[in-house]
Amino acid sequence: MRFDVITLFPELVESVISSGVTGRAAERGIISLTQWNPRDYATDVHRTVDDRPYGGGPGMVMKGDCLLQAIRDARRENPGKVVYLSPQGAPLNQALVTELAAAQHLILLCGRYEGIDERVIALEVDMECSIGDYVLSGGELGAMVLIDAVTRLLPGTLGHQESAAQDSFFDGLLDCPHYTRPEELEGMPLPAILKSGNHAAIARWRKKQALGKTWRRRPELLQARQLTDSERVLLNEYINEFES
Ligand SMILES: CN(C)c1ccccc1CNc1ccc(C(N)=O)cn1
Repeated sequence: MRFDVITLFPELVESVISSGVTGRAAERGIISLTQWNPRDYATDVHRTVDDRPYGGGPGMVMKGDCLLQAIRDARRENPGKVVYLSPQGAPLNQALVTELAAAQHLILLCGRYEGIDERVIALEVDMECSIGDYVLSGGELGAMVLIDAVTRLLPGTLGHQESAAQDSFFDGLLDCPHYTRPEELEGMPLPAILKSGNHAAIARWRKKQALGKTWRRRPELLQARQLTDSERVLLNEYINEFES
């Protein structure tokens, strides 16, 4: 997948492919990252990319002219959707990440200051996404989150083990607890089931823990995800133990 990012801080976004799983995916050619800096399109001597808001008010707004030129240059090489990272966007959840991973190309638009001229959104933005209900200094961190989450779903990014772990994790539930050596850590024991070697019982225990944790911490996720009969049995077992 080709990512084109429109940003005033390309060095910030670059770091998402400089290490780890996403860095490896870039080395393997599974993803590519091209950056377009609106400041390169500014023609005045001060290379201005922002200006005061019409109607008054604090802060500055990113000017539309440089942004539009950068987006259109990116579109020439990347026919993908233009995704604008903003607090006003659709929540970026695993479902949306999965949908975005099906695209071959994405153009990510990162705002700074108080945002961008609304007419850029009307003219060139296909989708607005938010990584959460909080205000950041720019859209770059959102772009990096999106690149990471989408890249993990692309074939070849995760090895077999890692992708199996990824699959077991989400599927709409919170993760089960994880343990590794030493068996006893600062007097804290290991749940005995995990040393039983009974893989069916271990899988059942893990699913029960995932269901129980989701029930305790994020009950709304359980509403969204219909439980199978066997999951319902497990959750009821957990609740009975939890409340006993
Ligand atoms: C400066 N602001 C507030 C702004 C306003 C409008 C657009 C972009 C920005 C850049 N900041 C962002 C971007 C995304 C998110 C998010 N939740 O995905 C949070 N903040």
